[in-house]
Amino acid sequence: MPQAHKVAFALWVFWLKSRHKKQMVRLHSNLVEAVVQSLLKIFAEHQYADKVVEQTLKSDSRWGARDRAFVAENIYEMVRWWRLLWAVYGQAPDLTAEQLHQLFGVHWLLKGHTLPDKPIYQSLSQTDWNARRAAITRRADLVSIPDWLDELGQAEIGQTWGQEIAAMNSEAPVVLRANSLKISLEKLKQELENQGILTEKTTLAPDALLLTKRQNIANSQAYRDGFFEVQDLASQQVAPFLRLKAGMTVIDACAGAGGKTLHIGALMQNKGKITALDVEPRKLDELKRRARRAGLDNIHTFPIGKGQIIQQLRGTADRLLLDVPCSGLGVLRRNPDAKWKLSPDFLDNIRRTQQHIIQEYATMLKPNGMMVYATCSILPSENERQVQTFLENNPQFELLESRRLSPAFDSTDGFFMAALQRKKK
Ligand SMILES: C[S@@+](CC[C@H](N)C(=O)[O-])C[C@H]1O[C@@H](n2cnc3c(N)ncnc32)[C@H](O)[C@@H]1O
Repeated sequence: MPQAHKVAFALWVFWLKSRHKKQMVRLHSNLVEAVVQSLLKIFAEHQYADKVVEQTLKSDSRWGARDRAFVAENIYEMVRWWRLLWAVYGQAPDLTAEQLHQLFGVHWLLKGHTLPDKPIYQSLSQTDWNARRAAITRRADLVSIPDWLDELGQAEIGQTWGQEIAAMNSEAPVVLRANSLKISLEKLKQELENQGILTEKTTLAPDALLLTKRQNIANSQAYRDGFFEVQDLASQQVAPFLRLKAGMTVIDACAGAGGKTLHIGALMQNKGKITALDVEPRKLDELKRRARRAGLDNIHTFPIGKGQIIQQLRGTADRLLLDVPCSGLGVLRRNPDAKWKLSPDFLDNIRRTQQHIIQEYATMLKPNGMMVYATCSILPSENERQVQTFLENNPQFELLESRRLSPAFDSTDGFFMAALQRKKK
């Protein structure tokens, strides 16, 4: 069996075993209906899975924590294994509620549970679904991705693509970043423990804590106090890559809602000047709210609009972060629906945007300034090759260091970061 298939198979067996003890879980039809209706929104109406899950969980205030976990977990699992489930079921996807109830039945049986004796599930009882699952051999079915993506990944990444993409089907841990401006890692760990939230330290990032059990932390006092943010281990490596010093002038040019801006602010001890830019003003509004909670008051936000701001900021930054829009192929563990929404055309466009951003925005650096180009993708065409093209066109820059991270080899999200220095004149 090729390595990728072994990894995919091992993940599947682990997933089955970890759920084996729950064999007698009772199925509540209103919860299954919520899963099916959510899948329709995601696949028929092309809505984002995280938004659909959020809305669905808000839709019934009578649901307890276990009901909510059931709904969220099953939506994500069915989105993640969508292609494999249809392959086992033996049909092309059919987006009707009736077929999705059947598909849920197959999913439930494959998880090792039994189905209630209801007419809707009757036709499923005669088939050995595990045997049908074991007979599937094509990688794109096994790791549950579209054919075009499997071909592209193989062409770009080669030998390790199978392992990379298989590992994207595991569930990502929840990682917190202690806000060093307000609290030490030790104190945060203790504070969370006092609030019933257990965490573990990791050697992979100095401010990181891993949640030992999935639970709602956004309601915790520690979160409201701005003691931590949720941020993956890979993402936590980006701001330190900028080699920041307190007092510097920093531009975060694709700041979004500010995940990395807040980290930059904490590393600079709230000293110096941070300018956060983005093309979407509503994300910057969210950034401002988060900055207030985090205790940062040196962040100024500007929407990019037609780009005049880039001109105005020419030659002003000691450090520049370009956390560019990307395919998101590195974060499929968290956003499994992205693999069904991506297309070759979208990828072509996003690569053009990335090259535009790095070429145009690099002008904001001072001579001798340093920038980091980062993506949450594992594709060389969004990463190393973009940097290479930029360096060919801009001999006044040199590459200092680059790093790739992936779920398969680093147990983090898939990320790429490259540190580039603008040479002195
Ligand atoms: C990967 S996300 C950034 C995530 C953010 N840095 C964080 O850590 O939370 C990329 C961001 O780039 C923004 N973007 C898209 N096109 C852009 C452009 N031409 N210039 C600047 N930002 C852009 C998107 O709105 C999005 O917020």
